[in-house]
Amino acid sequence: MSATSRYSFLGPAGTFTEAALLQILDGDETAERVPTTSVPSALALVDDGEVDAAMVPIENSVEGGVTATLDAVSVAHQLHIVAEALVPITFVVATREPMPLSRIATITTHSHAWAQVRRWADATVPEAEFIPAASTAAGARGLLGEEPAADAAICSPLVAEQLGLHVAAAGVEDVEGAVTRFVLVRRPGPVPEPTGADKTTIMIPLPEDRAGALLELLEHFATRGVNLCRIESRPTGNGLGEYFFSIDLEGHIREERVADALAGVHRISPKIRFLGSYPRADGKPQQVTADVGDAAFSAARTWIDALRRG
Ligand SMILES: O=C(O)C(=O)Cc1ccccc1
Repeated sequence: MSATSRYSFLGPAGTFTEAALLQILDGDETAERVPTTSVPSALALVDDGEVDAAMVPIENSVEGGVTATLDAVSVAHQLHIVAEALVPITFVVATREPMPLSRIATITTHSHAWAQVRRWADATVPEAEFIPAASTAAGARGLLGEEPAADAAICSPLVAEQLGLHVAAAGVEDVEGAVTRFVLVRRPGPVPEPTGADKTTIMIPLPEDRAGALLELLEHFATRGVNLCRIESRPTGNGLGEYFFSIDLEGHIREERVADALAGVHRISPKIRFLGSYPRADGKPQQVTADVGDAAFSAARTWIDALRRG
């Protein structure tokens, strides 16, 4: 990693977000982890220069985009993504003392976690009341102390173990194999070097009153062999009917086909925003055919330059 040394994340210790951060830090003992009580406060620390980067959840394989984060990173904060991490999500039901599931009247956890165990909860503890917590780890800690916030918490197996909680049920997630994608964001600066297995994230306001605008945008990517791996439309917040597209594509801004596609889109939507090029967490290398490789672009430019010189 770079010289970055302070990282904010949704805390306290033991959240899935911290697991994502530890993955990226890859054993770097010098890095300082700064827990916050919310995603907006983790991002604010980056804005203020208190930390070098923040780790935030961005996409869930079951529910799709974590829209609040997407909007915050791109609209409110103007940050760039420099890395991503994929964290497999599994939940346990933790209680302070062993107790039958039928006696659980209140359950606390983060809203994302609750959304991912609803079917289990409806089937097993249908009467239990959900008490929102700032994070899964904060919810688990809420069971301790003089006045426990709830009878049970939904959290990671690791947090339950670290806090010495009793595991009343394990593997309660509704969809087995769910993964959450997290991104590390920082103030705009040098773009990480291309690795051959990169992603680029952009936002494109859809040009208004232009028939076929979306098709036109997509054609810029298709004709340069640029594969899109996520596309979501989000309201701009400026009024009904105004949207931008949030897109992840395969490739790096330093690759000619990506730069050329983005330049093409810029001509029809000049407010396009670049949110970063960074290595893919799954390391899946790009499949680029020769006609859209850097060498083909360079040969084409040499040819044009020669023609212009006459
Ligand atoms: O609360 C946490 O542990 C988080 O990091 C947020 C979250 C919660 C559930 C799934 C993915 C991320």
